[in-house]
Amino acid sequence: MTVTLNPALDLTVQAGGWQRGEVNAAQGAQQDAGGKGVNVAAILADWGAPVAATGLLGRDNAAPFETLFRDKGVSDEFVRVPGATRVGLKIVDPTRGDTTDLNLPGLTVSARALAHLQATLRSQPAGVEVVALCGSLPPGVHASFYAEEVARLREQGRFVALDTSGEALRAALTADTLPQLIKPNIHELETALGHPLTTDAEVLAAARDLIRRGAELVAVSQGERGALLVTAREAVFARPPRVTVQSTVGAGDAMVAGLISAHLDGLNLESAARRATSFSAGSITRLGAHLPPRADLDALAAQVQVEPAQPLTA
Ligand SMILES: Nc1ncnc2c1ncn2[C@@H]1O[C@H](COP(=O)(O)OP(=O)(O)OP(=O)(O)O)[C@@H](O)[C@H]1O
Ligand SMILES: O=P(O)(O)OC[C@@]1(O)O[C@H](CO)[C@@H](O)[C@@H]1O
Repeated sequence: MTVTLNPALDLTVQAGGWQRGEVNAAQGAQQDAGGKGVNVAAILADWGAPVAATGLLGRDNAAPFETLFRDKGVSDEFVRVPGATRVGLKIVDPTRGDTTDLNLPGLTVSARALAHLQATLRSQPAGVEVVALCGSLPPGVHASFYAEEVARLREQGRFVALDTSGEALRAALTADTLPQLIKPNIHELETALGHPLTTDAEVLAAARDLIRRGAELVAVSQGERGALLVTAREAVFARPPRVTVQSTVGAGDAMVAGLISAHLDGLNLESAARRATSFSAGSITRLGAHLPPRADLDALAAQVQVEPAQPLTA
């Protein structure tokens, strides 16, 4: 089950060579139901994993989300709230090969809606093995929300994955009970720890510290460069193959989905790194959260370079 308190309708605008502060021509636009946990659920569903998605969804523009869930076979357990889910503006410049995100804060959450969501989370059947807590917290939700839910979910015996940022990440990383899987990008990790991570050795040390404190797998993604994956016994760096990028939005979500499916399949770290990186690289070749066909993913996975990150000293 994935949890998204702050979903977004992503409006991707293709604007080659666009300039800040100027009048720019755009070549095309596409709207996709998104938000981190929505994307993770969509990718897992494409892979064939049974998945439910919950969170808070604005009643006024729920239709594109409902269509996505229906099309992919994701079980829709979102709590409907008054108002419209935020729009996320993603400006893609194919000439520079970059993506610019403008993310709005989202709907202010009432105590009632939050209580409804927490009741949904608490009443999941035992068969829900993995719970992925994904994305920013909307206004009205305390930064300690994830930290508290992680402890409750782990007490229930769930495997908990966390992909968030800012104060919510800082609170979750300083709590007594850490999620089993943590996937920050390097900037999110630096901000949460409150200091820069300038060398690979520093990133590895930071990840190992989280492992020592109770995480089982820490994946620090670093965009085009790849990702460092660390467990108690191993650390590898996974470099993606070169692909034709449509939009990098959701690359991290695809990685989370890949790591979850690898966990469910009991893959070793190298195979998990290959699968997760193939999901990320494959998903950025299309707009929205979609996986390419299995044969393309297998080809991508075979091209991922996985190297030991450092000698296995603690
Ligand atoms: N340009 C790229 N080419 C190939 N692979 C990429 C590229 N950008 C990202 N990736 C892959 O996706 C993974 C996750 O990317 P990134 O670190 O940007 O995640 P993120 O910041 O969490 O993304 P988002 O928040 O948009 O989901 C990387 O580790 C890498 O394997
Ligand atoms: O505000 P958050 O939750 O940090 O990020 C939201 C968001 O950028 O994340 C997804 C990509 O990862 C997009 O679908 C969505 O717009």
